[in-house]
Amino acid sequence: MTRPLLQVREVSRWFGGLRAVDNVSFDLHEGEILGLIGPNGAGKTTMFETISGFHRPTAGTITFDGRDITGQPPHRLARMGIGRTFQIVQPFRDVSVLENVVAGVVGPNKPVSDARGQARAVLERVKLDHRASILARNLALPEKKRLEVARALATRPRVLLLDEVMAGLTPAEIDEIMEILAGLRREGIALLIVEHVMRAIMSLSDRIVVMASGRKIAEGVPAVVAANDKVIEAYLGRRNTHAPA
Ligand SMILES: Nc1ncnc2c1ncn2[C@@H]1O[C@H](COP(=O)(O)OP(=O)(O)OP(=O)(O)O)[C@@H](O)[C@H]1O
Repeated sequence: MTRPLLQVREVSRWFGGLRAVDNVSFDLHEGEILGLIGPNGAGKTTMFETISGFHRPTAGTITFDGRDITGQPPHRLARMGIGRTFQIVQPFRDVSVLENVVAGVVGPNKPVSDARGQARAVLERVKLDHRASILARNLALPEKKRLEVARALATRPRVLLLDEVMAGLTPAEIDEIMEILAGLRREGIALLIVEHVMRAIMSLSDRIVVMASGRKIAEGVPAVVAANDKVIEAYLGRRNTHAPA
């Protein structure tokens, strides 16, 4: 296998005495989908925020394309090729869907010729081109989720971090977004997905990392992880409703 695009090495993030992320390591390769799962409070969001630069790790290193990016701020990481979505969808509500994506294509101090054409191409990839001219606030939830992915894609990421983009969607809407994410993998984008929708994560992910109480408790292909005793115990022990099927 090629050198990992993203390497997380012995990363910890503590809040006072609470070890929200405790000595976690994993790799993400080009064109790979890695699922990050675990019961509520496992540390998934904290790990995600640490990789995307919103939290500084208490210890450990994060490398992107062979370069140490530990502690870099989000805007610099975005410019390097690490894109992310937000759990709470937050488009500019009062501008059009297209202009929302144009803002990502252009970015601060980044003039781009034909930004609108590029934004349209991004909207096609998330099957939202037919909604380009309406105000973002008028989109239905599944469309808002796809716009969130489009805004992240507009920055031309090589790694895309997706935070619960399937939450609140119907099974049919989940199928649709799964198809879009599989398409991004075919383009060679590496995806790190934090998600509670087990059906989706199990069928989409090439590999899965499982966290519980801040630690990595398992890693591997979906079928192996789902049968792992520690994983089953971590979910059942917390009476979590999102256990792997
Ligand atoms: N900013 C913060 N300050 C203090 N504690 C925090 C902070 N953010 C998270 N925590 C704590 O860190 C632990 C891990 O939380 P985190 O949100 O990362 O888990 P999670 O796996 O994403 O959970 P969920 O699936 O419920 O979103 C929890 O005990 C949480 O209360």
